[in-house]
Amino acid sequence: MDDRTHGVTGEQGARSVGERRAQRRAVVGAAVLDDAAAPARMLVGRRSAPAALAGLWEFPGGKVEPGEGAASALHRELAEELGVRVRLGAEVPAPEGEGWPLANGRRLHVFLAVLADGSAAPSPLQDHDRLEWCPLERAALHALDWIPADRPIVDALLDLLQSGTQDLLPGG
Ligand SMILES: Nc1nc2c([nH]c(=O)n2[C@H]2C[C@H](O)[C@@H](COP(=O)(O)OP(=O)(O)OP(=O)(O)O)O2)c(=O)[nH]1
Repeated sequence: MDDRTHGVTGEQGARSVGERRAQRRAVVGAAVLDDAAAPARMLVGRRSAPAALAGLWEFPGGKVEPGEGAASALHRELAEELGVRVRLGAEVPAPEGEGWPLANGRRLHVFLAVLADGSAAPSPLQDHDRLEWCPLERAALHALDWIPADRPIVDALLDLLQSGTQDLLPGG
C-alpha cells in the first residue's frame, strides 16, 4: 500500500489528530481565593451554557485567544464574566505538565488568584447563573456538581494549599 495514494498511515493520522488537538485553543481558569495569606473560601461559578454544561460548577475563565498569553486571557475572561480585577499567582500543576486534560481535547490551566485592591465584587455577568464563595474544605468542594474534568484539579488545588500560600500568591 502506498501512502501517496491512500493518504496518511495510521501513525501519521494519529500524529495529525494530536497536532490538531494541540492547536485547539487552551483554556484558562482561576481559583480565586478570598485571602492571599489565609484563604478560607474559593469562588466557584455555575455554568448557564451550553446546555451540556449548564448547571455544572467550574473555575471561572475561558479560551485563550490566538496570540494571547494565558495571564492576559484570564484577566480578560474574569473581567468579562465576573467584572473583577485579580492578582494572579501560581498555576495548579497538572501531572503531565501542559495543563489538565478536558473532555473536548483542550487543556485547562488553572491559576491561583485573589481579587485586586479596589476590584468590584464578583457578579455573574456572563456564562454563569450562580457564583459562590465555597469553603476550601474537601467535603464542601466535593459536594458541588463540577464539570467532571475539574474534580482532579480541585483535589490537586487542596493538596497544593495544604502547606500554605507562601510563594504561591502575591501577599501569601
Ligand atoms: N472556564 C472553564 N472551562 C472549563 C472548565 N472545565 C472544563 O471542562 N471547561 C471547558 C468548558 C468549555 O468547553 C471550555 C471553555 O470554554 P468557555 O465557553 O468557558 O470559553 P469562552 O468563555 O472563551 O467562550 P467562547 O469563546 O467559546 O464563546 O472548557 C473550567 O473549570 N473552567
